[in-house]
Amino acid sequence: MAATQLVNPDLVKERQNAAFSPEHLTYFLYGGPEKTKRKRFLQNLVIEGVKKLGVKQYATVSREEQYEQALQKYAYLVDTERQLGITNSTDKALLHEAVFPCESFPYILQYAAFINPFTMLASEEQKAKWLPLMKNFRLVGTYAQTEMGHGSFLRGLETTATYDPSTQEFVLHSPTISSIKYWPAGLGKTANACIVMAQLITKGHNYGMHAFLLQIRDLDTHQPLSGITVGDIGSKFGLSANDNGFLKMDNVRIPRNNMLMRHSRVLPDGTYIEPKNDRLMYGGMTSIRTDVVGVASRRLCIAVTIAIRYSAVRRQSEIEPGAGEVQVLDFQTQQYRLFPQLAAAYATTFASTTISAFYRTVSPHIERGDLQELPMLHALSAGLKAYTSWTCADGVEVCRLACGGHGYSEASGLPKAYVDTTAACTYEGENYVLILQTARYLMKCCRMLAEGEQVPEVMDFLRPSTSETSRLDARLVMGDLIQAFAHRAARMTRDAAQSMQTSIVKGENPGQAWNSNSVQLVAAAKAFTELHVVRVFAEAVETMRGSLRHVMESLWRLFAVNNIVSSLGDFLVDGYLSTQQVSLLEPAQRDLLKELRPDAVSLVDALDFPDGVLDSALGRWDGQVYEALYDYSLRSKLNEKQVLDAYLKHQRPFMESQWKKHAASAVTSRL
Ligand SMILES: CCCCCCCCCCCCCCCCCCCCCC(=O)SCCNC(=O)CCNC(=O)[C@H](O)C(C)(C)COP(=O)(O)OP(=O)(O)OC[C@H]1O[C@@H](n2cnc3c(N)ncnc32)[C@H](O)[C@@H]1OP(=O)(O)O
Ligand SMILES: Cc1cc2nc3c(=O)[nH]c(=O)nc-3n(C[C@H](O)[C@H](O)[C@H](O)COP(=O)(O)OP(=O)(O)OC[C@H]3O[C@@H](n4cnc5c(N)ncnc54)[C@H](O)[C@@H]3O)c2cc1C
Repeated sequence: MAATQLVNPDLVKERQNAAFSPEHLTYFLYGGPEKTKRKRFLQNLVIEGVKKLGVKQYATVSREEQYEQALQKYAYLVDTERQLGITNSTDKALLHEAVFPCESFPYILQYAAFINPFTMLASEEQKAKWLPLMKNFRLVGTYAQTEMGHGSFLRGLETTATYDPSTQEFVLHSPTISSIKYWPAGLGKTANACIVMAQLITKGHNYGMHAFLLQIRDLDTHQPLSGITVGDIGSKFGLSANDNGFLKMDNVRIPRNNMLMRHSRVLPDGTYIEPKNDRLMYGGMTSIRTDVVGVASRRLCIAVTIAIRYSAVRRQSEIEPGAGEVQVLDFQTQQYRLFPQLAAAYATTFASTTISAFYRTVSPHIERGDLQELPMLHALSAGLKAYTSWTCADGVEVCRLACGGHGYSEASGLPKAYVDTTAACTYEGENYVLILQTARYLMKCCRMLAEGEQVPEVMDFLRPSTSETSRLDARLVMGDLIQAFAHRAARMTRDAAQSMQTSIVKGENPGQAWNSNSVQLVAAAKAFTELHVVRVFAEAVETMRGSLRHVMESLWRLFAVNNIVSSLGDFLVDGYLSTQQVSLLEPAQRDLLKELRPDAVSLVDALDFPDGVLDSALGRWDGQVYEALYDYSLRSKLNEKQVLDAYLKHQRPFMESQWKKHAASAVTSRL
């Protein structure tokens, strides 16, 4: 930040009072001083670059303008990446974040869900032929899986790809209105190709969902090709700059070789060759789910930065009558709302780092055909995607409400962050549907343990424990807190397995038993995922030292205690925690709020978001919030003219009709 920048004195004081060095925490988060320096260089470079493009602030323009600006900004981004020779995914993610702060953009799936699943599902020859076209944007694509009638239940997809051996082509067809592809990002106006997921039919047999590469628009005129009806689905709750689209295929013929044939194949005569494992078809979704953990967590980090900085600047009301107005961050209720979000922001950040690392470790094994770790990766990525998007969407909304009236203004940046984060609860697998996949894995592990089989190390918590009561005391030892989460997850998983068994004994079939116990199964899977998050956060903290370790341990404790307090029943029901132990928790929570108060601003500063990424009048580093808010309002489109045409067209005639009707006082232009 510029040393000469005029900074709000309350923020100056907050920064002087911190007990730790936020810079050290920033280094920890971004991989050291050099990488932090690079992060800052890259983000500041493109923030300045975007300013020069002359684009207007997101919140002040229409949907059509947002779309157009997003195309303009993306072209600039790719140009910059090429000029700088950037190829690694961290640098790319940082640049994206700075150019599209909490904003979607039409090409969002080009890599995440076009090139990546293509790479996983295509044969070597197919990759050689098409990847260069994709990487050079000759083909702009998306992932067209969801249909109007089916999103979660993929076996229910209706789009067909029927093989015609006489021409060696597949015929892609949308047989019903409910089979129209609906929602794919960038499909409406931007993509000229897509991966279509369709039921593969050959020799009269349906082999289930498979992936096909389909060109939908002419590569030069961009007009839809024959048999293709395609368009934008219309305005949504958010993600306005994205043209989520619909696609209807009317007996569209594509060459046999457009079926992605790495795992399964159709020979020229129509013979079907099976994949080693039909779950490999779902690989693309697993990859995005791990990314979504990161996306959601970054949104909460942004929201909490905005809300805590603003709460340090905002003065309202007195605590002691006559002693002057206080920073709203001094109210215990404000700390009680915001500090758990701060803790969750860090917890989900570490969860994101570890699931990405796990994905990177496991995917080469899967590539080689070793599928041993696939079930664990699926269970963990599905659970974390659900847990993190829920936690972060709820957390962003808490931050928004904690900013009072100004949190309701788009100028705060918080509505934009919220609509973006809550979308992640639905896309890439509706959260309940996904967390039930985690539960399915838990049930499987219970069965394996009962049969004396080995389970992965992370599932060891399911082994019967010797201790049925907790050792937790006023010191809140980390190990005791973690043990409480482990005990809860194990108990809830075993209870859910037992309930399933009881349902089956009562005569329910496995599907009915699953449904009758699904609320319990979801709770168990959430408990397991929370245990995982608590653990990875603790592991990160344990590598820290000195004052940083001290403050981060307190933040970790707040995360742990807050989560226990908010689902106390889970810990009390079998007597694992005694009422005496529970009585320690709420006072401890209040003490932690007090302890963290002096470090709160520095803890959000350490997240190191430049103002360009926060895009918020309230969260600015310099705390000059009122100037920024006023400036934002002056730029409102409604203020472009003093008297709007709408006044002459509707307001004045309406007012005249009213005063004439009631034969009111003489017409006057001034009171
Ligand atoms: C410093 C850094 C700073 C920056 C950091 C920032 C970093 C990031 C920056 C990067 C930017 C990126 C931006 C991204 C933005 C995204 C945009 C939006 C994209 C939205 C795209 C979409 O929205 S796209 C559509 C997604 N639509 C679904 O998601 C459907 C859900 N629905 C199903 O997914 C199936 O329908 C469902 C339920 C499994 C049942 O499927 P089913 O009926 O076949 O399955 P069953 O339940 O019977 O299960 C049968 C057996 O399959 C097993 N299994 C199932 N799935 C498996 C799997 N994936 N892998 C392995 N195994 C799997 C299961 O575990 C069973 O195994 P077993 O039998 O052994 O128990
Ligand atoms: C912003 C956004 C972007 C998207 N982008 C894409 C994209 O690029 N490509 C693409 O193909 N799709 C995309 N989608 C679609 C998205 O993947 C689906 O909406 C999502 O998978 C949920 O499916 P659904 O809409 O059919 O919900 P439904 O399955 O109809 O869900 C409705 C309700 O039923 C419940 N339910 C359904 N099945 C079960 C079950 N088995 N057990 C318990 N409860 C169940 C759900 O929990 C939910 O509460 C996008 C969606 C959004 C909102």
